[in-house]
Amino acid sequence: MKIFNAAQIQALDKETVSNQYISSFKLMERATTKVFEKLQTRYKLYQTSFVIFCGTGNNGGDGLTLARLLKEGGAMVKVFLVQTKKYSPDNAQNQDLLEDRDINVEKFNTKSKLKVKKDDVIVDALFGIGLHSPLDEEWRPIFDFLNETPCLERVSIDMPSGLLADVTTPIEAIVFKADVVYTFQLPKTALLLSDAKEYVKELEILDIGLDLDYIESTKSDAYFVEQEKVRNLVKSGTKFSSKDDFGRVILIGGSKGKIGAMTLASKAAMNTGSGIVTTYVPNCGYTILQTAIPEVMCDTCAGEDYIKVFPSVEHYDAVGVGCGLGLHKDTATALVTFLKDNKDKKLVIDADALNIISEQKCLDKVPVESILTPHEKELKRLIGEWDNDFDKIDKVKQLAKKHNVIFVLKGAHTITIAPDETIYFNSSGNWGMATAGVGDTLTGMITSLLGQGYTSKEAAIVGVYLHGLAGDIAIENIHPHSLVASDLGKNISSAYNQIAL
Ligand SMILES: NC(=O)C1=CN([C@@H]2O[C@H](COP(=O)(O)OP(=O)(O)OC[C@H]3O[C@@H](n4cnc5c(N)ncnc54)[C@H](OP(=O)(O)O)[C@@H]3O)[C@@H](O)[C@H]2O)[C@@H](O)CC1
Ligand SMILES: Nc1ncnc2c1ncn2[C@@H]1O[C@H](COP(=O)(O)OP(=O)(O)O)[C@@H](O)[C@H]1O
Ligand SMILES: [K+]
Repeated sequence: MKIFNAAQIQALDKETVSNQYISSFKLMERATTKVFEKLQTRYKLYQTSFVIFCGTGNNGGDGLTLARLLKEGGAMVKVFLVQTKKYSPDNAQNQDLLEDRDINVEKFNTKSKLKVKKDDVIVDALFGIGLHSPLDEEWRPIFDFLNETPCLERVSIDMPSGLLADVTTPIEAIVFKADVVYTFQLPKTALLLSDAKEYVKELEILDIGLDLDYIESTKSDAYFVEQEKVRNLVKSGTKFSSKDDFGRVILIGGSKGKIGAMTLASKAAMNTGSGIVTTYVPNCGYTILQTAIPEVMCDTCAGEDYIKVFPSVEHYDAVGVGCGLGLHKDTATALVTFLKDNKDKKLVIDADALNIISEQKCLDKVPVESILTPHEKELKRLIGEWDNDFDKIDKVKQLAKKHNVIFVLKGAHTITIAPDETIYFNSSGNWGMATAGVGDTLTGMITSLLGQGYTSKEAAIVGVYLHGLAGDIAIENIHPHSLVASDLGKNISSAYNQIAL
């Protein structure tokens, strides 16, 4: 799914109205009906009261439409509407339709006293993608009230009001803090970034039937990766496949006390489909690995507790480096030599291998088309501080292009950034995955896919999605708090099955 900026979505809105021969009023009704249907399953309408805060534009129009639909659905509804001289036409028309419906509509301004009861659901329909700049300070008392007053839940239509869709919103800006955001048709970049974590606790994208031809023909360099995209990329075996067809990979890492990271990565590589997995660890890891995973071959180096020498990787289809590697200076020296000696080998680089590359300032030695998988702290060591998430993405885009490598920025919506400046936000995964070892599993999976012949970009996109999906399947039976990295490995098979459906 493409990600559009606000201007492109507004153009899409117009194209839809023109191509589908419907009025913008009808489109608003169609969009809001989708929100209504979601609320209908989230709450028992006849037992719930909604206080809907409506702005002056079409986001406010959605709120007014929703008020009507909720009332018809049996809910108690109260509307606060921003006082102005000029409302958008669809907003005005929906105000008219609320007359004689027994719905209390109260106009308010930024100085008004608002009222919400503790069991009300607050619906925020103040500003959507029409917001052109951060909200003025005069709005602060209203938003402080909306964000702090006790209530059942906070729901935003399209955008949490105050959040700009495709450029950064300053940290101190005034923004509604939604428990759930129902956004229309396509995700907006700001909704996917961790800078918005206070404003978007849950996100749902509602298909409102906007013009598919226009979406198809409009250029975008940002994508939201969903099952369909991954289904088209996943390779399958054939009747006569042999293990050589599924790649021979080697994972290099481990140090005393961190052999588990290599166990997780190697198991994940096997479960992702590699023909042959070799694990290269210091001596102390040998028995552990051979006992833990009979399917994996284990090779060791002269070092007892940490790696002193890297192996030859000439005969491998893909190489994963870094899980549990440690930061010993001999390991660091060996890694730098390894990078120099293997300029033509695409690598998957994670964890301490990334930290060593930061320390040694040798990003320029990383072979082209390698995949680097930093979490936030590893990325900071690599590129320094950034001002905000948009700035972070820009900086990483430039690095990806300069060094011709792929970055996988791990997080809630893991972001894959390719050297051609395309960006892929992942849609799968859950907070249960924020636990040690889950990143090692990802490294094993991406290395496996690279070894199976996927391009670096494909291996990153598919690996990240499959990994998140395995996590989503795991929490069908395990509470997110109890999810551990091994649970992911166990569910890679189910993730493949689900993608194939
Ligand atoms: N995409 C689709 O297909 C569909 C989209 N739909 C809905 O339309 C929404 C977009 O509607 P929209 O364009 O009318 O803009 P909206 O967000 O209501 O805000 C406009 C108002 O805010 C004001 N304003 C702006 N910035 C401000 C600021 N900093 N401080 C103060 N005021 C500011 C602005 O004032 P002005 O710019 O005129 O000065 C204007 O009055 C979209 O999010 C979705 O909910 C669905 O109905 C149907 C399908
Ligand atoms: N809130 C979240 N939602 C979805 N995925 C998450 C969330 N938090 C963490 N993850 C995923 O879990 C993994 C954690 O990796 P990492 O931080 O490297 O862990 P470790 O180094 O301990 O293995 C990443 O793939 C990340 O995207
Ligand atoms: K809103």
